[in-house]
Amino acid sequence: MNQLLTSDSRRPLPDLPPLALYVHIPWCIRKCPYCDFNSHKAPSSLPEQAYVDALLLDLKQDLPLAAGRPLTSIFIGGGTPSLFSAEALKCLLDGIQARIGWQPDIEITLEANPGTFEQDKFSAYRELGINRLSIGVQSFNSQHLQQLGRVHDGDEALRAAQIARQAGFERINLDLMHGLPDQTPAQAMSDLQQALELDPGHVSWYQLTIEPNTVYWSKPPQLPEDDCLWDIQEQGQALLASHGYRQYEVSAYARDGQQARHNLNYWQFGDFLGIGAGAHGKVSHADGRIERYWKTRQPDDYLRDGKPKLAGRQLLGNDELPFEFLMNALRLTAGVPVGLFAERTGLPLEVLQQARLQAQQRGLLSADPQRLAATAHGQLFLNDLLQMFLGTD
Ligand SMILES: C[S@@+](CC[C@H](N)C(=O)[O-])C[C@H]1O[C@@H](n2cnc3c(N)ncnc32)[C@H](O)[C@@H]1O
Ligand SMILES: C[S@@+](CC[C@H](N)C(=O)[O-])C[C@H]1O[C@@H](n2cnc3c(N)ncnc32)[C@H](O)[C@@H]1O
Ligand code: SF4
Repeated sequence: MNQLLTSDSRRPLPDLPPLALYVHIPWCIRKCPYCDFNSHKAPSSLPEQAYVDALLLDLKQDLPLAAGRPLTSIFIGGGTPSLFSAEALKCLLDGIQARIGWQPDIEITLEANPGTFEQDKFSAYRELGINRLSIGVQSFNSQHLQQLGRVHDGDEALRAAQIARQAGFERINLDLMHGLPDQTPAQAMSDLQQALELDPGHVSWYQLTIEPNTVYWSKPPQLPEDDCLWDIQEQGQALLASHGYRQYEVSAYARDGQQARHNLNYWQFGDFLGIGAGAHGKVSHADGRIERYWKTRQPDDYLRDGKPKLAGRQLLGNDELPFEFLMNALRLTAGVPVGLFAERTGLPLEVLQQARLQAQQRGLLSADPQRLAATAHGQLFLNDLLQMFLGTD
């Protein structure tokens, strides 16, 4: 692992993949008990300008990695980026555009929490060129929202989606979670139904997971039984499909033309720069080297003048690449064309051959010679399927 040399089997990459940019804003009003993302309770006065300055310095330091390529998407995530004023985000976007080109049809997503404080800013965000809003609804059930430690209620979530539309957002994603403490299938369907009534183009429907280093990990809530989770999953998929939302990834459902470009680029093993506290990036070099890197996690450290923002980097070895590629690609319901493997990793498809055959024989991987895709059964056992490709090189 962590090989620093490329071996003979790796070819240079003549066509570098699309390049995206992830920007991390690490603060929230308060920390939710289930959340293990790099988010911290916001100080009473947010150091907006200092943070934007740090982000732009961070980007400047990353520029050699971009090798002059234009950005295809920007995702401003968190934490809660909608805590930031439109002025601060304007300064950020202007600064990004001055340092790195972007494609005319770039997708720019901002994650927003549905509180009233944020809704007032939606119009101004749209005017800045932000053209996709991802709203963290989670549930419309006030009791569940309270249990999840959320600061908004169901009505605010409804209003947020309406205001986003009035502000001119044509690409709206609603994040919802299911499998909530003591949730029944009927309650989960009611959440989905209410989301669908708002007619978003995209729905991310995540099953609640209990992550280490969270309050829920140390004090686990009563989660629904496996049978119940299964019913929720089946009913939810059917409901989304009947409303014209096509599942294209484990948790992502979209109307035609509304798939998230930024996330698709991750799943297709594209490149992305990552700026901001704890952000990570992945870039390919023309000589075939592919590296991952990550930034200082603690906001105070990240903000400290003169301190490098980069916390670590690692070249991906030939033994890691098949797993890394498939860990992303097999999340996609339709998988990817076989040719993408060599195009993105520089490795010949033959390195997958043995594991691919075995996975096909076990019914986990599609037998289609043109695609690398999990079968419906394989989607349910994605971890087992991926394990079969560990150490292939
Ligand atoms: C990192 S959060 C940022 C968005 C925003 N701060 C919010 O919470 O509304 C992105 C999404 O991840 C999902 N998420 C976070 N923790 C999760 C968990 N433990 N299990 C499942 N989904 C989770 C939530 O749906 C959330 O909207
Ligand atoms: C869980 S996803 C939610 C996406 C949303 N469902 C959508 O369709 O737009 C987004 C979260 O993943 C995390 N994330 C994504 N890309 C990242 C990166 N490059 N570095 C660090 N965190 C990242 C951030 O916490 C971000 O809030
Ligand atoms: S608001 Fe979002 S990012 Fe912040 S703690 Fe809650 S789930 Fe995590």
